[in-house]
Amino acid sequence: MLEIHNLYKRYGKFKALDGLNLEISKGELFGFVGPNGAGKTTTMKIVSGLLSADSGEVFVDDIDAIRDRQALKKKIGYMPDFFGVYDNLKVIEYMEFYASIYGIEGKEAKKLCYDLMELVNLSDKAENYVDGLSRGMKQRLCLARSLVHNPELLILDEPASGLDPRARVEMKEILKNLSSMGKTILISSHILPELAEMCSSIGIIEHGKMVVKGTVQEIMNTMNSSNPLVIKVLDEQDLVIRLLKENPLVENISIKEGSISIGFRGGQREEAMLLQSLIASKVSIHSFSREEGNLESLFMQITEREDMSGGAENEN
Ligand SMILES: Nc1ncnc2c1ncn2[C@@H]1O[C@H](COP(=O)(O)OP(=O)(O)OP(=O)(O)O)[C@@H](O)[C@H]1O
Repeated sequence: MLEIHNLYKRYGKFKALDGLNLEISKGELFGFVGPNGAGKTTTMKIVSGLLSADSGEVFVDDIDAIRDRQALKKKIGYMPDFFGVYDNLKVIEYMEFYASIYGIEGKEAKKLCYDLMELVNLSDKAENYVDGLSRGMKQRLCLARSLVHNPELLILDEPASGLDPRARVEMKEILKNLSSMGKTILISSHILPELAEMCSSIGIIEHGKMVVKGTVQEIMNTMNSSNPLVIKVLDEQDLVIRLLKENPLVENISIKEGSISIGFRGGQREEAMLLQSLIASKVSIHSFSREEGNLESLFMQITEREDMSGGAENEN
C-alpha cells in the first residue's frame, strides 16, 4: 500500500531524512516511533504531498506520490500534529465545510458528517462551538475531518499527544475501529509502549533512518538476544559456574539475587545446547531464560545504540 524508497530531505545543511525506507501493507496499523526530531513529521508530510523530498520515491498503491499529488490527495487523509481549528464554527459547520472542499454538499454532506461524528464519539457535540471542545474532542474532530473523502491511507501525526489517559484510550479505540474497517494507518508517536499494544507492526526511526522494523514481538526477540541469560539452580551452583567457565560462548558470569547471570554470545540453538549439557551434568535447573527487556528500555537501547554509531549530525 505504501512504499518509501531512499528518501532524503535536508533543511539547509541539516539532514532530516537520510535514505529512509519503509513498506506498509494494506490494512496494517503501523506505528512510526522515534525520539523528538527523528524525522517523523517530515516523512509524513512528504507522504501526504505537503512537502517536497530532495530525492527518493514514495508510492501509495500505484500512485507516484511525489509526482502525482492530485491523485494522491484522494487516497490520503492527513492529521497533523499541530492543527488550527476554526473556533467560531459549530462542530457540524466545521465538518460540512471540509466536506464541501471535497465537493460533498447538502443532504449527502449532512449524513456523512453525522456518520463521521458518530465514529469519533462527537455526535452529541454537533451544535457546540469548536472553541468550547476539550483538547481530546478537538483531536477527534480533526480525525473526523481527515476522513471526509473516505481515504484508504490515514497518516496521523501524534494523534494522542497532549491527551489525558482517558482521552488516549478513547483515541486508541477509534483507531482500532478504523483499522478493523480496513483502513491502512500510519501513526506516529515518540512513546513506544503507547503504540505497541494496538499496532500490527512498528518501525523505529532515528536520525532520518529506519533502524528497526517488525512486529513488537520480533523486535523484542531480537533485542532480548543480547540480554543476559539467567539460570537458577536448586543446588550445585559451584559446579554450574565451573561448567559455564568452560563454555567459550560465555562472556561473563555474575550472581544476582540467587541466580547466575551470564553474558552469552549464542543464539537459541546454542542456548538449547547449553541447557542440555547442564541437565546432562545432573544439575537441578529451576529456570533458564533470557532476561526480558520492557518496551521503554528497548526503545532506549535502540536509539542509544544509534547515537553511539554516530547518526546524522545537526550541522545548523
Ligand atoms: N522547516 C524546517 N526548517 C529547519 N529544520 C527543520 C524544519 N522542519 C523540521 N526541521 C528539523 O528536522 C528534524 C526532523 O524534524 P521532524 O519534525 O520531522 O521530527 P519529528 O520526528 O517529527 O520530531 P517530533 O517528535 O519532535 O515532532 C528536526 O531536527 C527539526 O528541528
